[in-house]
Amino acid sequence: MLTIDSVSKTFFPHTVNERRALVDVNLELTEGDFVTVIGSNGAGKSTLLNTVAGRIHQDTGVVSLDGSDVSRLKEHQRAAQVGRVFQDPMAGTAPNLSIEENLSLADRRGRPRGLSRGVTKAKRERFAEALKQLELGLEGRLKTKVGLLSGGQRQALSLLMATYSDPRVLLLDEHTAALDPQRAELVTRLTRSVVEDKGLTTLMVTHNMVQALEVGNRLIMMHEGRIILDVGAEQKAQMTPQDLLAEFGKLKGAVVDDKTLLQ
Ligand SMILES: Nc1ncnc2c1ncn2[C@@H]1O[C@H](COP(=O)(O)OP(=O)(O)OP(=O)(O)O)[C@@H](O)[C@H]1O
Repeated sequence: MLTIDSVSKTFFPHTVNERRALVDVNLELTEGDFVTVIGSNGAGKSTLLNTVAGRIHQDTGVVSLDGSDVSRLKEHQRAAQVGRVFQDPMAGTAPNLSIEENLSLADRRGRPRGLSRGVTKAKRERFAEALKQLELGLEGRLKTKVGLLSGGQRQALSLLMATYSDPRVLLLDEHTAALDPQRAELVTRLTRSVVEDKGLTTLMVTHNMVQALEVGNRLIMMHEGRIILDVGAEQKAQMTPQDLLAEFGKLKGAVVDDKTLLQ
């Protein structure tokens, strides 16, 4: 369903700053796969997500969605197929627009321009219904400017917006990392439920080893631009965070984030 075939990306090639961010990466996700992605600093995790989203174009290799090569499509051309939530709660929403205006943008994502911008009564009801699932009381605050929401509320809304139009692939880039533990737990719970309800094919980058093991049906570990470990649901269920840290320990030159070690 999502196929990453021999994808490589080098930043600043042939200079002193050369960085091989992805080295001949192969990854195939089947419909409904929920893959957690871990790795040392600079391993290539964000670059991998960026090549799927079209924010970065790989030097060689092919990214395909549902069998069609999307490698040449720009980010906005993949927007209807790819939903994304970033670490920064400010990144996924427009602070000066109200909750309903933000959801209206999510609703129109990937559709032709020129459609009515107005929020009809029917739409408003659908938005309120969707917001109810977040259990944050936002369904009663449709006219509130998003900039007034807390980080956790904004991130929950970002998740709702990224998944509102049923993307083919959902990309989560450390989307709970900037939240306090309670809010992170809430957003993780919402993530599991929306991914399950909609059967979304998902790639989730995390530094949290516990989260990486508890969430999803598959886990990959990256190091120096390569996927060096790929475990399925059964094996993942047997693993502990210590096992993952031991895997990191085997890697030469792996710099593991403090956040990872603290989990
Ligand atoms: N836009 C860019 N320009 C230049 N170099 C980049 C760019 N994006 C990433 N890199 C480099 O590519 C390598 C992989 O970076 P990437 O951000 O994908 O790693 P990561 O696994 O997401 O790391 P982290 O966990 O630290 O966020 C690093 O050496 C990084 O410095």
